[in-house]
Amino acid sequence: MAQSSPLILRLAAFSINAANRAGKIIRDVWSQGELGIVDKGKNDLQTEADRSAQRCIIASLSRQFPNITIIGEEGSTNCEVPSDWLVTESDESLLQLNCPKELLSVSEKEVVVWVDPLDGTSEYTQGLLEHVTVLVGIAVGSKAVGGIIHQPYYGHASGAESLGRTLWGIKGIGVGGFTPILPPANQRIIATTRSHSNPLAEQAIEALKADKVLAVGGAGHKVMLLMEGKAHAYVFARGTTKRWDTCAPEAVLEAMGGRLTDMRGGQYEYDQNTIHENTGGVLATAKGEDHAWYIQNIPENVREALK
Ligand SMILES: Nc1ncnc2c1ncn2[C@@H]1O[C@H](COP(=O)(O)O)[C@@H](O)[C@H]1OP(=O)(O)O
Ligand SMILES: [Mg+2]
Ligand SMILES: [Mg+2]
Ligand SMILES: [Mg+2]
Repeated sequence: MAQSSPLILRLAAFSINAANRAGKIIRDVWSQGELGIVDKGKNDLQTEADRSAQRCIIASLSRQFPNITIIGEEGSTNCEVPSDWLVTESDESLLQLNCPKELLSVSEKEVVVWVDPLDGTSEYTQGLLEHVTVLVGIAVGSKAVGGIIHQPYYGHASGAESLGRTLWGIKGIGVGGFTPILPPANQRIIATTRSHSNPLAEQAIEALKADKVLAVGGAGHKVMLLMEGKAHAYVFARGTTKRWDTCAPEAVLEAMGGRLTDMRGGQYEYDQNTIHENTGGVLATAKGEDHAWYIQNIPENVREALK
């Protein structure tokens, strides 16, 4: 790895390969057919794929970057992993990018990496494989600055021979791995949960009078819909996502001009001492300038409930 590249670029370049490796583990667990499902709470599933993908990512990242803080959804994990899960190479194409001045001299101690090894677990267990993503979010101080979103089953529905793709974004640099498309003007398409709704979350969606509501799984997947012009906003008026669900999606979306905040427009903090729950819900827009409209049109009782 080019040691001369700034840490943020080396970390993003390495995380792309780590997320790709985790995606292969997710496909392998699925095709072997033993999902090993555990319910961690209420409708809060974990499978062997979540556990193994997290071990792969954390073991690989912590060997390469021993002084960064890594927080993964599936708790502290045993870092002894099969040798073929250990990633050692990076996606070299990122190392040549121009790093913005404010990120040039970031040190490992300032970095927190938020890992969601498998986002969309509920959908994964039901075979809705295109809703699944692997999320690696990079925070400096309290800000989400970089994100990797790997979609292990991209191409599955169209019968593609080789599955998977990896999207990345770094604030101040831009995005890669896909072609950003703005959603159609004069329409309002809203993406929301398909497996974790409640009456308040439904009330928020109804109040926004969408032309179309897409109820799909995964925070990573919904933000991808915004980035590819398939939805204008992602609205989830419930405090049950966590920082690892939003760190990578926020960074990638904002690197291309979108926004992701709580339902009142407040930015989440991603430093190592922050709480994990996104208690204020999730509001993301493909065009950041639309954000204020959504905040204004979300009923006051919904915004109050999510303080
Ligand atoms: N009530 C909940 N319990 C557990 N996880 C949740 C809950 N609500 C949201 N999440 C997490 O946020 C993601 C986005 O929510 P949704 O898919 O409902 O829109 C889910 O895929 C899940 O992440 P994960 O699958 O990584 O556990
Ligand atoms: Mg989970
Ligand atoms: Mg998740
Ligand atoms: Mg997860």
